[in-house]
Amino acid sequence: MKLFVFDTLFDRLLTSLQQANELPSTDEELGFLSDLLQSKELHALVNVHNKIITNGASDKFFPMLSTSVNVMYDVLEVIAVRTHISEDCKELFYLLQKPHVQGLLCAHDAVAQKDYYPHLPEIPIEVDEDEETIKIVQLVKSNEPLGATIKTEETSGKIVIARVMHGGAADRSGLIHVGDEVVEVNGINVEGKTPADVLSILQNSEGTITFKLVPANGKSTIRESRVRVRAHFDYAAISDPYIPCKEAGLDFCKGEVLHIVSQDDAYWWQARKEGDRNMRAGLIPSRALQERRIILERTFDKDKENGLCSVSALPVLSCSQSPKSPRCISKPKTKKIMYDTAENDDFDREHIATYEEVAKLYPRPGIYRPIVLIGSPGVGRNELKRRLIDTDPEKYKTPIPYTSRAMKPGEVNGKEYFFVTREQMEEDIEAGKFIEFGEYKGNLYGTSADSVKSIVNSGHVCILNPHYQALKMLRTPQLKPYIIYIKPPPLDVLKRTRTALNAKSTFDVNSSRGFTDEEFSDMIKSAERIEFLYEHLFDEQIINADLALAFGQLLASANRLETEPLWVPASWVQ
Ligand SMILES: Nc1ncnc2c1ncn2[C@@H]1O[C@H](COP(=O)(O)OP(=O)(O)OP(=O)(O)O)[C@@H](O)[C@H]1O
Repeated sequence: MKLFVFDTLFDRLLTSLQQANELPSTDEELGFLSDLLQSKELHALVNVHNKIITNGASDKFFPMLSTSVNVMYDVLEVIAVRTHISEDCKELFYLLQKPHVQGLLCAHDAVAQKDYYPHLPEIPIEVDEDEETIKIVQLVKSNEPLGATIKTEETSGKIVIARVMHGGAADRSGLIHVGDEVVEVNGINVEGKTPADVLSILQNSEGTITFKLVPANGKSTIRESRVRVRAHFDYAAISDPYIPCKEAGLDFCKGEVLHIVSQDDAYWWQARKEGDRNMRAGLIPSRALQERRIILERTFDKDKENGLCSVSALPVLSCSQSPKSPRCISKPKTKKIMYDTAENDDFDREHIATYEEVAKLYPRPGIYRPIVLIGSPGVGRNELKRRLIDTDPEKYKTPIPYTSRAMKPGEVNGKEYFFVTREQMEEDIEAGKFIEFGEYKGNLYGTSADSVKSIVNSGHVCILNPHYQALKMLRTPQLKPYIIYIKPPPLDVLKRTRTALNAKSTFDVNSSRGFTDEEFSDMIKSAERIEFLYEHLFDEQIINADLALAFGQLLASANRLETEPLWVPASWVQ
């Protein structure tokens, strides 16, 4: 095989160019040619070309045979009746039947036979002399979407590439860029046509699609952002009337972590599901767009109450609001406390939960994230907490509450409670030192943030079940709590499971009776309200139907916290 060493040919060409004064060319043309011949890019290409040619010439890259699949079948036939002869024979017999081995041999033969699909037709090159730079791109139509959108440019009326989806067919081709003008599709001039016309040309075409494009000015580099977010709403592109291209949409559910690969467009981000092996990105509404929709929806909801809106204008958003649950009435246990702030909890939902930027937090030996159990009164948080502590009381600790009440005979300061004066406690509450506090029978009770910190700092796992209002103070970068929502099962299951285990009502002062039907219903209503207000802060949800199962899930989560990296707000790991 003859190898062309282009570098030396270039040198000769360059030398002769310098002597080419008699050629009927302008200085500009000669200059252009000379620059081209000396350009780094061209030399790099030539290097690649030379390497391929040199390697191609080497024997080691030639296949020994191109029909290995046939050989495999022959071998299988021969040894099928001889597997008893030796273990090796048997092993080979099974090995050759494995789909992966057969697939490998198949691929080998296809490469050996140079049986590459698809076979692209010759590119038609009919470019006018005075035509500007044109690129002709051929793509093979498949089930996969093209991964690009087009639009009519407002000023010029030209059809241009509006968006290229990360990892999609157009992006992978490396040939189609945002801003490229579409001149022809499959030989059909698209001048004066609408994007819908172009779409129908594409839909009706078969085999290959040929685009004639005028490249956009300047290079558009697609660099993937590293941002990950947790979605706080469900999204289905099919029911979104505003998405530029429904097929390009990415559906997701509340709680899923998304990798935002591009935020270039103010309204439509490109994203992939974290861990999804499908490399193609999809369109999702940007934070700004989603916030706008929520505001619109809230306005709509208010108007709807006044009979002002028609349903067809409503953007879809799922959230459920339950009637305000009755305030928690105290019983003579310090954990039952009335919250002065409880009336204000609508405030929390004012914060528009769309996406939260997250990052992975790796477990650190000896520093454990506090486990916070949130749920409606009576749902079983104490029971679950108690069971977890029982598994290893040296490891799991719960903060000792403070009280302003007088110490009773037999009580020890720092055992059941820390006993402090009312003045001291009021001062500390005022200074924001308590994550929760309340008053019962004229005495103050509360849990201080410092007690949580000291459990964490002493290398123990802090487990606590505060009132949901405490979340605001607990969810800080310093404490990094893992928040588990304990959810009641549906009413019939709730009643059945509690009756079966003879559960005691936490609304009864003496804990001497079971829950009433009304208390069960209140538990569910209260749960709905907690979900509405705080769902976006939960790391996990455990449905407390069967107690043993729910506890098993809690124990597994506690173990996972110590061993696995988990998603947390990005600001916690910076
Ligand atoms: N899954 C379950 N099945 C049956 N009984 C349960 C279950 N979970 C908890 N219980 C029982 O329900 C009662 C109330 O549970 P617990 O005291 O843990 O509620 P709580 O959520 O801590 O309530 P509060 O917040 O009002 O103190 C207890 O008797 C407990 O044993």
